[in-house]
Amino acid sequence: SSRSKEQRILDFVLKHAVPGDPTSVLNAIDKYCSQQEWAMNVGDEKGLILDRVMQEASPSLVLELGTYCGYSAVRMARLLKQGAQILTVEFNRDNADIARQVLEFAGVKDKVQILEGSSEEVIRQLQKKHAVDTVDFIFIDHWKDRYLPDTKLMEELGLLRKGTVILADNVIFPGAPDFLQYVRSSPKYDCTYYPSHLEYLDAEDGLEKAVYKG
Ligand SMILES: Cc1cc(C(=O)N2CCN(C)CC2)sc1-c1cc(O)c2nc[nH]c(=O)c2c1
Ligand SMILES: [Mg+2]
Repeated sequence: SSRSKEQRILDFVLKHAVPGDPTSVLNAIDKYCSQQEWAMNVGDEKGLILDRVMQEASPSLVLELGTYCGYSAVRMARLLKQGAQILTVEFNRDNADIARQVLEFAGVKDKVQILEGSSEEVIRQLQKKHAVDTVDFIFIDHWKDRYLPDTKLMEELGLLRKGTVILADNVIFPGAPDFLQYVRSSPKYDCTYYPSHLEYLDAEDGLEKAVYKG
């Protein structure tokens, strides 16, 4: 059977990156997806913003919605302090399998747990099944129509604490206007917009940071 684009990205990483070197894995994926086949990784330009916002938050527990091939999970895991963990949610089984191999090759698999399933179902299970109390940092990068309902669900379940940082990709393109309107008008969040571009392209995009005020 023919190999998928995601399998071709993994093949390129295995061939051109250095085992145990997360930065070489990021560079390989960015090189392949900018020169050979576009793919929806957060990419190097928005990735730098993710790096800075995450380092400032210095989280012990990160929740990522939308793993895809594991690019942003590798990006965040390489910056985590000792003992910190990432839980990343992926709906697509094939993507989860690719991401598992990317994370293992990068040498960060012990810092990252991939949870397969819909974001709504996994979020509902975090406290009982995954022993989560509250989350320190959330990277939302899954599906534009789920940004707002999943954010409201995490509020309702008490997963956010004073200072929890939510960082959302693609708030301009493909766009999450209902999410933007909600967090920017809510007294419960302090919001900052980081303008950037769609990964590997010139189209405008950006990240929204929404800090929960408890
Ligand atoms: C799938 C897709 C297609 C886009 C696009 O307009 N183009 C790309 C292809 N080129 C060639 C034309 C222009 S943008 C985008 C996308 C980008 C993300 O970062 C995403 N992050 C999370 N979840 C998503 O569904 C997601 C989709
Ligand atoms: Mg994205």
